[in-house]
Amino acid sequence: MFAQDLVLKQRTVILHALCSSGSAEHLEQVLDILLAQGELIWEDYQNIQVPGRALHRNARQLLDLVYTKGEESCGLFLSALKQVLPAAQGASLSFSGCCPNLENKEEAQSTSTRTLLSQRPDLVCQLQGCIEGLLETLVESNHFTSADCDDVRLPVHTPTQQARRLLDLVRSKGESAAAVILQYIQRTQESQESTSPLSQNTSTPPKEFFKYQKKLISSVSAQSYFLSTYGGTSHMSLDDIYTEGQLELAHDCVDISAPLGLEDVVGSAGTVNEEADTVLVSGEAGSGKSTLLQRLHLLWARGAALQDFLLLFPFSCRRLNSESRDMSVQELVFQHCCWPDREQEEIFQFIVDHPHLILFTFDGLDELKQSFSDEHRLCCPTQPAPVHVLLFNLIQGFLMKGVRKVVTSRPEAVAPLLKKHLRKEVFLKGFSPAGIDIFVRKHHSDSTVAAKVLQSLQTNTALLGLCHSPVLCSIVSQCHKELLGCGEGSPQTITDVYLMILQHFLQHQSPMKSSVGLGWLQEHLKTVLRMGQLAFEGIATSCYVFSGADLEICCITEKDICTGFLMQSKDMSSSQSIHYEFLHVTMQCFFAALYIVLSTNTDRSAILTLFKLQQLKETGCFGACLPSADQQKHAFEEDATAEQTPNLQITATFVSGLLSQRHQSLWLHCCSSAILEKKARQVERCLSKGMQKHFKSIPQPVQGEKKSMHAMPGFVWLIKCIYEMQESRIAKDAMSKLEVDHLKLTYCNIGPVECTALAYVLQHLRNPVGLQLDNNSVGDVGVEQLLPCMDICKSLYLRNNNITDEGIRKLLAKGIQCDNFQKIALFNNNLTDACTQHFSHLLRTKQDFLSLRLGNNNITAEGAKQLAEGLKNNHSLMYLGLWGNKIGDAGAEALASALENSKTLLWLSLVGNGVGSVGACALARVIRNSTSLEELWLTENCITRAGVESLIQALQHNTHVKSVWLRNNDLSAEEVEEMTQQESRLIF
Ligand SMILES: Nc1ncnc2c1ncn2[C@@H]1O[C@H](COP(=O)(O)OP(=O)(O)OP(=O)(O)O)[C@@H](O)[C@H]1O
Repeated sequence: MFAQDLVLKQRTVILHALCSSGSAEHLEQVLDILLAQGELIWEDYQNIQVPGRALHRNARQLLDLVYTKGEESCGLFLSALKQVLPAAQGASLSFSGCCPNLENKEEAQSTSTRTLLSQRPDLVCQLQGCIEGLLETLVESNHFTSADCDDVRLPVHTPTQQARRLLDLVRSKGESAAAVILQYIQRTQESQESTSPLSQNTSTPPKEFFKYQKKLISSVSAQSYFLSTYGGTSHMSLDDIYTEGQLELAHDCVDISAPLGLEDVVGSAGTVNEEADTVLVSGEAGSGKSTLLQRLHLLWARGAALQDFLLLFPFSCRRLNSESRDMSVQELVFQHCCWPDREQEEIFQFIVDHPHLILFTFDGLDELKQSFSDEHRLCCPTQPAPVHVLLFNLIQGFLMKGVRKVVTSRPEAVAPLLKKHLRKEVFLKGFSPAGIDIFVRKHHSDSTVAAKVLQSLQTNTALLGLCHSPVLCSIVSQCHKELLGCGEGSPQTITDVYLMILQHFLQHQSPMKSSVGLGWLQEHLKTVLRMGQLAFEGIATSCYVFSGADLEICCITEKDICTGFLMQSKDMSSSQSIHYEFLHVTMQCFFAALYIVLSTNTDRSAILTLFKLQQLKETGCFGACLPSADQQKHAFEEDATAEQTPNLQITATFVSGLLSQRHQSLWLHCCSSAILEKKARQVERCLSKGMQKHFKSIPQPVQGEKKSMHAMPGFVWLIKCIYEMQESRIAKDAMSKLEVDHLKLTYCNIGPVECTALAYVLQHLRNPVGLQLDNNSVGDVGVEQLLPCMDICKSLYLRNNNITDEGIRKLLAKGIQCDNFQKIALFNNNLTDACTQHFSHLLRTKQDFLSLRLGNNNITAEGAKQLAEGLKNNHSLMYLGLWGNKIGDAGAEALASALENSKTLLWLSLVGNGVGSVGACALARVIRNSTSLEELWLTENCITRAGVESLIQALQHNTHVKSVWLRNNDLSAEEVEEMTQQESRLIF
């Protein structure tokens, strides 16, 4: 067929391919190429790219234009389209054979303006990293005004759009402006070459090295350009949608106060073992680990990050699973990442000789079928071994010592054995509240829609909590129509969100006959069951990549694939046949759960074994396992290792949610309600038994101590399952038997979602508890989620949880009304003076409040004065901790005035507050007058002799005080000696 005919006949398909992602990037790239070839002239371009006009209309304008220009134009257009679209999409357009050679039609002219045009596609890529520098240069050379710069920098522009806008403006400024750009780029390239890691290198790389590097860069760049899991059938460029996630170092690091950036993942911050080469990025399902790696890959390929590494080799553990042959590291690198066309031996030797210039990334260690072990040692990079043995030896540094490796994994799946080989560990904690905002705005080019979505999230904080998980945030954004249309019944649980996307995709399949009410599921039941079977069998055997044969076994049809839940696997080696994966592994878990709930093929024990497996995990044994058919059962027995258990847990959570009473009406015509009832009761029993088991494991308290329970990892999961069921009867039943005084959930990855579930369940406790949530990621949204269980909290420990003044405002507004609430500890959060008025109000209002600890925040003298106002009228507080703030002498003065007549205060800590001798003299009044104080902590406060002397004098009038801590103040050794003699209660 001729190209012109094709453009006409496939018009709809082409339009869909260009516009379905909602991003203008594809269209703009095609325009770049046609401009560079001289096929479009500047006026054509301006007629097509009309600012503010809908993307579809711009695309139609282009199609009309190339069609009227004729056969050659259409050929060039189709060829450009093929270059721009991802391989799979390009192939589906089937227009091979009608694309002419891509040669510039116009005679090359040597003017700079012409060069800018002919190299436009490359320049758009190159300029992204240096827009700011270029703008400065153009302003300095008087080619650009500040208004021009603002125009380029407009926040609505993506980085590629900024580059294009800059090129467009330069064109309008004439030849000398274009020359400035070209000189700038040349200078940048020269300076990059001179600072390149290679220039500091000893041996020269083989001749073919740079060709190989170029090939690798282009392949990594192509692989990472699109976020292909996005929206199933459509693609979105990573540039358009990437939003920074929250990164935290696993080990507290004193030199890092600013938030971690992407490059810090590989950088030196937080290094705990200089000798180790492996960095672990851990994060929950859907927290964005793969996307983070993808971003790093893209930035490296573009020359915008990690430029100390000459070669970057990305590996996916999911794909390594399918490698059954033994192979050497050399084969692994070349066959799985990029094949050198010549001089393979020399290139590999260069890699081996220069390990510090090489970076390996391994995504999804949790998906590898084998658990980490250090049994088989291997040192030779050319010696063949099973792939997992290579991987474990690479991680430990026995193989390719010095090559930096970044590995991602779910936290539950990280074997303790592996931890000792880590250079450092970084946690990826999903989106911050600001991140959610940015993501939603990036997702919706229409700002009114974005605003509506964000507003609806503000009115449903449970859903807002879920959106901290990027995968859920992306689903919620994608289903905005369903979300905005569902009024009261808006989603509360993870299952609700996945049901929303199920409905969204299925109804988009047949929009015309879209069933009203609940019939949509019944209409697509067969598809759901077929996909469910594939998912279920995959989860049972840790299989996440499916061949055409796997699909056939489950009778999956073309139409099923078109629903958008399955996508073609990205694969570096093009020789393999097409494989499929679910959009995201959590989606596979959801389909597996649908299958367990709806299929009549799973036997009665499927649910029991799914839940029992979790309990086996708790006790550390993985024996008998899951589903109905013998073959599946066998698979589970073989493969139910700790690494795959997180996905079984997620599946079980979905099963709980799907069997909740609220969703029973959905299944009405799909399944017998008696069977569903039975399954729901089974889940209930499993959850109840699981809880009992936990409670039984609580040791009896030693005499005089409170009964305390430290939650085991499965506790949070059980609570989340109960929350998914949304039946307070079940929550009540589970909690009625728990008798503890203190519930400890430190370092348990508790974020807003877990807080919602905790509060839902804990509010049913019979007796008040202390709730210790130190070192989690509760944040302000999590704090808000905890409010329903505040009535049952005697004390709340929230150390190191990213809480700000706003969270405190909401927490205390509720806390004041709660009779049981008496203690709070908030060290290491982001609190400032703005929160102290709320504490002041709490102290004034609650005359039974006992303990307030606000250490290591940003409270100054102003905040201390506010607190003092509350303390003046309080007659109950026993413990006040403000260490590591900045209250200074004025703050100490204010607190001393408020506390000097206290009859309850036992313990006061002002460590590290710069109170000085003036502050110490003021605090001496508290010692002199208080009838209750026992311990005063004034370590690290720049106190001199004068200050200590006034404390000594005050102590002469007080027999209650047991110790005054004065370490690390401004005193000489002789002074310390002398004063210890005078007063033995001073501790230096
Ligand atoms: N930084 C980000 N910016 C924009 N979207 C993101 C980001 N991170 C994740 N997403 C969205 O969330 C989805 C899931 O993310 P991703 O696959 O990276 O998570 P993961 O932590 O690797 O999950 P798993 O452990 O289950 O493999 C992505 O497909 C994307 O839609």
